[in-house]
Amino acid sequence: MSNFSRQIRFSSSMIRCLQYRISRSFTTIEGHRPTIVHKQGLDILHDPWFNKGTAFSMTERDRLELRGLLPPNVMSNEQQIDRFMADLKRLEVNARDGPSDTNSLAKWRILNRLHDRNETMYYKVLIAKIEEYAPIVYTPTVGLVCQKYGGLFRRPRGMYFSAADRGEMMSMVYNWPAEQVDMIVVTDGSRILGLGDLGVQGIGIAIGKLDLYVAAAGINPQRVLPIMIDVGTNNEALLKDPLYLGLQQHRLDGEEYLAVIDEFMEAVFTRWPHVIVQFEDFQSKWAFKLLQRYRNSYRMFNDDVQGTAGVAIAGLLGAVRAQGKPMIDFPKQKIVVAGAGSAGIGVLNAARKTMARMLGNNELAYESAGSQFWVVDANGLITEERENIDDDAKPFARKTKEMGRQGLKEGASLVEVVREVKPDVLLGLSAVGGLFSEEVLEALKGSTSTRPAIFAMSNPTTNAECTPEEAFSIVGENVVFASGSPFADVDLGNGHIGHCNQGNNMYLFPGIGLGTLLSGSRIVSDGMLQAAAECLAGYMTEEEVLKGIIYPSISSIRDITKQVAAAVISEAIEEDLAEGYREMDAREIRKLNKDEIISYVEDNMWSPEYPTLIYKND
Ligand SMILES: NC(=O)C1=CN([C@@H]2O[C@H](COP(=O)(O)OP(=O)(O)OC[C@H]3O[C@@H](n4cnc5c(N)ncnc54)[C@H](O)[C@@H]3O)[C@@H](O)[C@H]2O)C=CC1
Ligand SMILES: CC(=O)C(=O)O
Ligand SMILES: [Mg+2]
Repeated sequence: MSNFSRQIRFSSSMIRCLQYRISRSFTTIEGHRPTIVHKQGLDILHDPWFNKGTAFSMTERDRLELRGLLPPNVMSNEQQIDRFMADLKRLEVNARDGPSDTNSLAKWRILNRLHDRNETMYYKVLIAKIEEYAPIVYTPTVGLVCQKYGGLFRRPRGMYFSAADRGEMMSMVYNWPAEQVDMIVVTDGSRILGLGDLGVQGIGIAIGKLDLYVAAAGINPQRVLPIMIDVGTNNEALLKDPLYLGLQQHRLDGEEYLAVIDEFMEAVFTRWPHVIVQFEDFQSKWAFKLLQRYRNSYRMFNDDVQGTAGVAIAGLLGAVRAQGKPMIDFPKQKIVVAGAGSAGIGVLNAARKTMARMLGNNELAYESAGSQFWVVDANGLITEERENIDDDAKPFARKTKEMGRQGLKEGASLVEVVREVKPDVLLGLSAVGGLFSEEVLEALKGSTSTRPAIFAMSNPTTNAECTPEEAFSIVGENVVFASGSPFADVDLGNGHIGHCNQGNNMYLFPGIGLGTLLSGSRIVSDGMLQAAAECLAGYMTEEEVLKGIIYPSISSIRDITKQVAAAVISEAIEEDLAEGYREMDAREIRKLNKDEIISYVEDNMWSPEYPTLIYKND
């Protein structure tokens, strides 16, 4: 694609998203099809995929031999939810699990029990109250859940492949009951949010991400599969814990590690050739290597590297617009990034490419874009003088010569860098809570921007580089603020609100997965990821960004995901990658216009409605 057409497409895909947002509402047909089941009686009541609990009608109770197994009053779905919510609200007041976050953990337990009993109702509650419960099933509470997983574990969910299963994975994969799996989220537990190596307990993050796939993307919950690959742990506390559920050995490394992941990939793609595998929370050391190893041969992507990058780009472009400038001014922004791990480097690469595209998409543009970034890691500012510099960070090392001019040197502290650079944007993906200290934020007051932006993107809440209160009170009421985990908006007095945006990859990964699935593309291309990011960037109206609202509310996540999926499909078609999905074959999908693509996405989004169940004995 030429630079010119890329530029045009850049803005037209944003406008498209905005138009869809205004003009469409969604309907779905998935829920109206009857479902054939091969079990009856108690077996149905104990199966969360089919169970409707007290909502089974009398005719269904007869048909499925449920008469007498349930209390006689047939409840509507609304009554069921009212009863559940009354219980949830009462228990959350009484439950006390420990000194911190007692209510959120209690809520997670109650929701998890519902998930075990009746999946349809679970997702109905989650979708209806996504703003309230995303922070429970996802960040921040999911972090606490992973930390305490040993004690919380009751019924298994998902699959576990371990280093002890080498040579067996190809047959093990057939132990999963679903014939079709659309989406796998896999982790090796080595870097769960910003909480480090949690070993086998990291399965919680795969479960949480897939909850969003169902709630936001409408992936059928019977076709999602959370997976934990247990190659050991280097967490000494877990290695010593007699109650730890995983392998008590140090992590495999090198070729041994790769052999396990290779075997896993071969096994899942053999059984489900069309599945999409999202890699989640792999330590940076392996995140990039595995992405390079698999991305051209399997339908996979790394959410921390690629999903985060897209969300950050959308937010960075929003921050430019919030200054009252056109997006094309993005290449002039000075950006300080704290953190050079999988997430930080992913964002840096994508931001540099986006700037380069805007500057003409040639080598010179790419070089020049590189000079807009200053990267600080645990050892301070990264320059050419850094010894044993990581290959992925190398392209962002500052040149020694110009550092002298700027009064900075190798290893300069974050506060020194902010003081000298006077950046437009300070972005944290360091996993260090409070890194944007008072001193750093004071230094940011010297920013040359009329409206500096602070992205405290590390998770969970305690790892946020600063809070919105700190940002607004120290740097000024005019700042644009985003955090990885949710915070409440800040009341600035006199009717002014300091908006706290949630800059989290949850706004993109569900749409990337859904769009890839429905396009039938064999890979997740850079263009598809770029289209997703552009769509999110274009989702916000001018009025919103000028108020400092650069990301949408989570309450519209289902709509955003639909738009993002449509943008991904359009790009897959444009790149000639779309092979179609189910009855929509490669030829048909290419004929779809923009509105038809949106309808196609809508029609394939699962909604939590009880289907009519028909019993068949075979
Ligand atoms: N908001 C979002 O959507 C996402 C947020 N994240 C968060 O980003 C964080 C980092 O994730 P990864 O990059 O995978 O982790 P990582 O462990 O690979 O990287 C952390 C980086 O921070 C640097 N660092 C450590 N101490 C520092 C300090 N004092 N000053 C400056 N830099 C310092 C390290 O040197 C390293 O480069 C995690 O908290 C994670 O939850 C990750 C993905 C998405
Ligand atoms: C949000 C996310 O993927 C992370 O913090 O790792
Ligand atoms: Mg992650």
